[in-house]
Amino acid sequence: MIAIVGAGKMGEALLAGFLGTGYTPADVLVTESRREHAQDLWERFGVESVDVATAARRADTLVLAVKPQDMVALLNELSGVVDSRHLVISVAAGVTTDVLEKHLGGEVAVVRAMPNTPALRGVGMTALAAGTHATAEALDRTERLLRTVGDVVRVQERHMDTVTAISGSGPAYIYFVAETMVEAGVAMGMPRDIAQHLVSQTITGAAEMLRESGEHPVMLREAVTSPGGTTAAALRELERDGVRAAFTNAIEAAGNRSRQLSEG
Ligand SMILES: NC(=O)C1=CN([C@@H]2O[C@H](COP(=O)(O)OP(=O)(O)OC[C@H]3O[C@@H](n4cnc5c(N)ncnc54)[C@H](OP(=O)(O)O)[C@@H]3O)[C@@H](O)[C@H]2O)C=CC1
Ligand SMILES: O=C(O)[C@@H]1CCC=N1
Repeated sequence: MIAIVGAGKMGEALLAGFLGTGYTPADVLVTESRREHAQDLWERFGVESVDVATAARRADTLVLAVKPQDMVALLNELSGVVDSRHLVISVAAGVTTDVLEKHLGGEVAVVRAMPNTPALRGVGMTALAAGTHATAEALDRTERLLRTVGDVVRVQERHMDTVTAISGSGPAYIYFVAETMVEAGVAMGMPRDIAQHLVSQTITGAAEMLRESGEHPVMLREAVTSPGGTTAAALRELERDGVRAAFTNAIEAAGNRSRQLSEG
């Protein structure tokens, strides 16, 4: 039995992903203290909401999806309730396995994971790093669980802040680009629904080519850029306006914020 502790945006994306890919509502519990949201989750997914102690009693796998700022309080609540029979998977940005282990106490198997919201559609990207008490079997179990909602890579924990900045936050950057493209189309006189269709299929197609070809993106970009053409005109503006530097700074800021969150 799996319990998702914290049924916010990410918790719910994982819940929907698990239920869409083989798990049944009987396999999953959520801890949701807001009555209305618990009722809503019951109506939409058929999953039961319980308190944290009940979740720990009934589930052997706990997926902690509360905000980093709420994590220590939750760990203290779980301390003494979870033990070496449990697998605790935290998806919180910045919260290290050291912090998770310290507050849980004992020899609990802990895995730090960084998924992203496309898990909702089974196309998520998750990176994993194991704590000191997580056996190879615990890590395999975590990987099997998260593979149901997308791709999984294992990384050294020192890379987790970078993972968070790239694939954890990444969907938001793509939506930002998508939003900009749609609104530019609208500003140029196109109906919004057609602009959105053009943009979403273009992003899907470009992503598919990037994934399938394994080529460096610069090669794929060059194939679009006809000499003296429209793409060259657009890219010149992006370079002139410092978009590359702004993007790099943005990703570094996300990584720095993740590191900052680990300081509490
Ligand atoms: N959103 C994303 O794309 C990603 C998020 N994450 C991580 O997932 C975590 C959640 O983020 P996100 O879903 O965006 O945030 P949300 O605020 O949407 O979700 C957090 C949820 O946890 C609930 N909660 C807080 N404390 C407890 C508790 N003690 N017991 C049970 N539930 C509790 C909150 O309830 P209430 O609102 O009532 O306080 C809320 O529903 C964060 O740690 C974030 O770093 C990781 C990868 C991607
Ligand atoms: O914005 C955040 O802090 C979380 C972590 C990665 C994506 N969302």
